[in-house]
Amino acid sequence: MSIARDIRPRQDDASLLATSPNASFHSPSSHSSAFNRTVPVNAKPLKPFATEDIKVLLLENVNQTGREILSQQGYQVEFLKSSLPEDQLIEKIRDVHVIGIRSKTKLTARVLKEAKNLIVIGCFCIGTNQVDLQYAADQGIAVFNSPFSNSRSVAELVIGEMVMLARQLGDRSSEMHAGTWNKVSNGCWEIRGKTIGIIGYGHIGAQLSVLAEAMGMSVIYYDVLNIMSLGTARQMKTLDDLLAEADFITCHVPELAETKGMIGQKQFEKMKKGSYLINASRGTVVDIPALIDAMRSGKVAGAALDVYPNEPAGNGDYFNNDLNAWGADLRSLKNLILTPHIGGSTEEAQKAIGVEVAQALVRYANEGSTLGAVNLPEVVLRSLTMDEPDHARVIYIHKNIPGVLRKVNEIIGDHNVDKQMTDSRGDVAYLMADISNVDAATIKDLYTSLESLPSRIMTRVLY
Ligand SMILES: NC(=O)C1=CN([C@@H]2O[C@H](COP(=O)(O)OP(=O)(O)OC[C@H]3O[C@@H](n4cnc5c(N)ncnc54)[C@H](O)[C@@H]3O)[C@@H](O)[C@H]2O)C=CC1
Ligand SMILES: O=C(O)CCC(=O)C(=O)O
Repeated sequence: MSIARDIRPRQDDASLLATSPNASFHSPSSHSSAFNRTVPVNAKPLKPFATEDIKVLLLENVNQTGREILSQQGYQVEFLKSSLPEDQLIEKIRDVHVIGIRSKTKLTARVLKEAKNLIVIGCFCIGTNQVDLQYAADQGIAVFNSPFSNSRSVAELVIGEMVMLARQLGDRSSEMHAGTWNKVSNGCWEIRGKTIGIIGYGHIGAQLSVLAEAMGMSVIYYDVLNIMSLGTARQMKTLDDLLAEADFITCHVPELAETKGMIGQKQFEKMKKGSYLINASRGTVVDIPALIDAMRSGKVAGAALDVYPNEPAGNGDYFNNDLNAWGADLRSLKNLILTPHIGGSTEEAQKAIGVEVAQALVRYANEGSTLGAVNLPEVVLRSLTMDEPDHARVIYIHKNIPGVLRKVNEIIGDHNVDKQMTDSRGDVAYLMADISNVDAATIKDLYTSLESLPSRIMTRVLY
């Protein structure tokens, strides 16, 4: 009995609808109870047939946990420590079925247009602003991330930074490194009894709220959504209300058109004199020249930045004016902590992200499950079992236009459709159907017929 499967057959290679490899299957264990409920003990391992044909490109030093999960599937995994410039990225992405990135690699429409074999993108981080999600969806390319594996790491960093800024620890440490003993208490504070203003009360903001309260701080927050307050935290009606009341202001919003330059000259004017600003969200959220002015004028007593409008692709002495025009001005400021986008860079977070995203990639490549996808509707079917050897799973990603299901059901309706699920998100719909009693010729027919429909975005048949 053959238990293996397919990948989306490459445009140029119909022979991929071939036989099974012998690679062993490593059943993904998901964090999601919804997914766990769908995996029976005798689940039939659906997987792309010829797993050794699946090419994976991992950039930006994705954690070893993730690399291992993908390699154990038998996939061909290429691993690079840094990101790639666009022209090199385009060369590499042409060939791969799966790509794993972190926050630096820009998967724009221009890059994705060249990715003819790509079925799925894994963002081994929280943010997905570096990917053109809509373009990817329009091409039938699923995108997964890790929505909260590094939230605690970021929240802890911010707590540490508030203490560092309030005590001017960065400056004292630099002075000591230069041989200067400078024992001062002027302008140094406890954080107990101070007010933290959290902008964006999502996974990180809420986690930070709990930690800050435990440190004896009052917590206020501003969010576009009406969100339940944790502990004694209070939601502010407007951003200005928050700015006027907070001693420490910290940003935890995603990169969006609405959050670009969200903290600029006008907002600095609204802040209390001697307040502190922390940004560990995205570099576009804070207008850095305006921050430089606010620090020079003494309005802002200290700041910590982890993210920047332009960040280099890899490690090295790149943080200069060529990268960001104000680099030298920024570096000259006192009581300013600069870190190289390390908010989520802890062993705990990176290991957890590696596992979570790699498992999502395997589940998608092998079983078609979109659970947790950020740009496609979530569709999951319970796994096929070993008692269902002659079944195939049809995945049809299509334009969300009237009449498609009728056409699809005309094709698959002659067969025994055991189960079927479909959902849409915007202009794109995702259909999965398990069909019993099919042979190789039928599978090929199904594939060819679905591919010929004008609504088609991508067809895959797993068996
Ligand atoms: N420095 C680092 O290494 C890391 C940075 N990040 C960044 O932090 C961001 C936030 O992460 P999470 O808390 O996990 O995201 P989240 O999605 O859980 O929360 C974001 C919150 O911001 C709110 N929001 C969106 N637009 C807003 C606006 N205009 N004004 C006020 N609130 C708004 C949302 O309603 C949501 O509650 C990520 O998008 C990512 O860019 C995340 C992890 C690590
Ligand atoms: O660790 C990284 O590379 C990126 C962290 C981050 O900014 C995120 O998770 O959104």
